[in-house]
Amino acid sequence: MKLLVTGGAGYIGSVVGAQLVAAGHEVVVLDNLLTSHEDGVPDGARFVRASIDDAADVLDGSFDAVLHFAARSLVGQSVAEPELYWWNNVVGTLRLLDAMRAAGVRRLVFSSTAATYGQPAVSPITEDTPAMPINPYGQSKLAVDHALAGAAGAYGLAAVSLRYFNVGGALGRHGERHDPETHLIPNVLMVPAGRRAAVDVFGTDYPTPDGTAVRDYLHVEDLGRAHLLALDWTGADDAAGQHRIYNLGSGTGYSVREVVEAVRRVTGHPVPTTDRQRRAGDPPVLVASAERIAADLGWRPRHGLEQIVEDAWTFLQR
Ligand SMILES: NC(=O)c1ccc[n+]([C@@H]2O[C@H](COP(=O)([O-])OP(=O)(O)OC[C@H]3O[C@@H](n4cnc5c(N)ncnc54)[C@H](O)[C@@H]3O)[C@@H](O)[C@H]2O)c1
Ligand SMILES: O=c1ccn([C@@H]2O[C@H](COP(=O)(O)OP(=O)(O)O[C@H]3O[C@H](CO)[C@H](O)[C@H](O)[C@H]3O)[C@@H](O)[C@H]2O)c(=O)[nH]1
Repeated sequence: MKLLVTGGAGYIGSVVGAQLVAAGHEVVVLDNLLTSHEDGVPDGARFVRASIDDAADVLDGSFDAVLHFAARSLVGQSVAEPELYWWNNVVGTLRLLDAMRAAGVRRLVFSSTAATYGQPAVSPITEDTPAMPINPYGQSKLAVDHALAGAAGAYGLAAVSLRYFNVGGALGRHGERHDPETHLIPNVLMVPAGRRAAVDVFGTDYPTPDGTAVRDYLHVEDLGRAHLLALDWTGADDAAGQHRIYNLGSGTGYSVREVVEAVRRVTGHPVPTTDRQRRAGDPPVLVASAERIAADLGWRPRHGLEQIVEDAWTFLQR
């Protein structure tokens, strides 16, 4: 297939882009390099440096589907500067959807997020758990999920929102290298890498066993496989006019302190920590039930936390 991959120079988009090229697809990356580097574009893909706001300049009827990763995705920034998230994630995506409709491209896989659920009272979280986001990042992604449901019903779009929990790990030369880096695993690894003396632990008074926040970590390679399955589904006979939502997670939660411990085990290096206040917009616990995608598409994660940390460590040392 000929595929438009928005955000394909970024962390997750570059991994999935590489998997799509390896699977034999023709990949065009659309990315404005807002939070990434041109050398992240996967080998074998064509690169167009532009915003999703201008997707209409790129998309034409020769494309079969779009995989939409491009977004701003920092919870703390979204609390401090919410309008950035409405303009980029919501308005930008509406422009992308307009361009798809004009070009007659009717298949979409979208990067949604666990942040759409907010602070749910239940764990693990299923797709039927009410989505009540507690920060503008999650709100912007939920708004797009609703827009996709509407476009599916109205225009025959076949769309999948994949609600990622916390993504980690690397695939070959593609991994996380944000500046500034806010994600836990790469930040902890900065200590054994000799780039920081200690890692901050944001919040030690959460209602969790060790007081630190619990998250469900998923290997980016497993995440990528889910995209290929979702993309296949959008081509099914009955997919046109449907919007599906699937959680992507492992079903297991780890606290911040447990992640730090995993980094100590994998690297064999001491990792001093500094206790800090909670970060604005962070819920205490987010753990996925990914039973729906297992039942519908046969997807199951293959890698655990140890492998995620190992692969992120290998990547950082490259
Ligand atoms: N990393 C995670 O744990 C996680 C979890 C849940 C959801 N997500 C979602 O997955 C997607 C990818 O996340 P990531 O971690 O790879 O982030 P990233 O910042 O590495 O990648 C995002 C990419 O989108 C590009 N981009 C942003 N705005 C753009 C625009 N207007 N036009 C064109 N390109 C634009 C950036 O330059 C970057 O290359 C995002 O939609 C994010 O919300 C990520
Ligand atoms: O240096 C750090 C970095 C993070 N944390 C803590 O570690 C946990 C995980 O934080 P991350 O920044 O790694 O991930 P988030 O859970 O904030 O967010 C990620 O997962 C969300 C869904 O679960 C969203 O989709 C979002 O895009 C993505 O960044 C949080 O409690 C955070 O406060 C620290 O203690 N120290």
